[in-house]
Amino acid sequence: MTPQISIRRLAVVHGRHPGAALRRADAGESHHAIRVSGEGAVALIDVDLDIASGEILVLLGGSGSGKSSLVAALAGAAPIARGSASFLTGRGAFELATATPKHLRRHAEATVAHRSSPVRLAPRRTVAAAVEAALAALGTPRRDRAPRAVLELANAGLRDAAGAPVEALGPGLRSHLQLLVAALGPEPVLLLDGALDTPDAWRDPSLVAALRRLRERTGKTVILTSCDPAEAMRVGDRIAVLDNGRLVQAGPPRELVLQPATDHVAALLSELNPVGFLLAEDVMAPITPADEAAGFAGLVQTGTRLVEVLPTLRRGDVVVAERGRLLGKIDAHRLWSLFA
Ligand SMILES: Nc1ncnc2c1ncn2[C@@H]1O[C@H](COP(=O)(O)OP(=O)(O)OP(=O)(O)O)[C@@H](O)[C@H]1O
Repeated sequence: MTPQISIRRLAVVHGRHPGAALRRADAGESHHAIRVSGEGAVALIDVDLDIASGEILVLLGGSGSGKSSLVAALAGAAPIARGSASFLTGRGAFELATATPKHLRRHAEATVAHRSSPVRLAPRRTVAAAVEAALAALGTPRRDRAPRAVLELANAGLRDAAGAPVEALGPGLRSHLQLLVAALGPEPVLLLDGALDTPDAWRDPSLVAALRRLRERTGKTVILTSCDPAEAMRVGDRIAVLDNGRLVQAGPPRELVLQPATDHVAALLSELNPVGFLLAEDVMAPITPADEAAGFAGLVQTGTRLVEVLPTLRRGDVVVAERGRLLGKIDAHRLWSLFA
């Protein structure tokens, strides 16, 4: 698969002497010491990452880890001090590191929607009028705005809220509306860096489902920032963990939990409830002759989420099968000992 976005050895330095700052970072000096010296803030260094078209990628890291700098770099809005970030477009590869200001502007208009602050919604407007206003700002002809708003609201499951004033929406519906407005443009890449103003908005499963439907419908690639591991696990097809400007691991949520690349990743994810994302085969043990004699309470196929196995597990051991072959069993006692 050819990635839509290819990032190689990317470094972003905020400051006037990026070359000198990078030389010091390469020599092993801490980013803090370099910033104090006045040569610049090394926000990202040696980042390698491929992003597929249509994937939902969460950039996960603490404050100052480099999430916003990476998003801004992809939007052509942060200075690339070294390395490359190239986009596969309809007209071939577009390299950000060597692009002229004119081409960067075109990239920002045509390829990426960079939402780096909460999507603004006039409180007195109705929900439908808010969508129409956003369409007007995108240059949609007047006669097309109302029908398009009706369609977008229906797609987003917001049809019943169309006539309500924005200020009357609860936080859940407000987040749905902000997501809809953020994604209205034609750009194939959506960068969500603080676009929703409700804290913990992504804890609502219906918002995650809305984002996935939006991705299926539009084919957009979505890159979000988060400092909450639980949120990242719920939202991302893949998670890229940043620590102090370095990419420490990128992979699907289960992979990060089951095979953390560093102690930092393991510690970051250690507080998560694994029942939500582990699969039956992740926790199975070998089947013994005694198990076979005693029988099983149920049978599940590989790929079944552990959370779906739990009700059967209350009645006894569950066998895990794949294409007619019995691979192992899950027993409740062993399961609890794994999580103890
Ligand atoms: N415009 C800027 N000028 C100077 N330093 C900056 C600038 N933007 C970011 N930095 C520095 O770059 C580093 C990475 O910041 P960045 O905002 O990318 O991290 P972040 O992970 O998004 O953090 P947060 O979650 O707090 O937004 C930090 O040390 C920050 O202070």
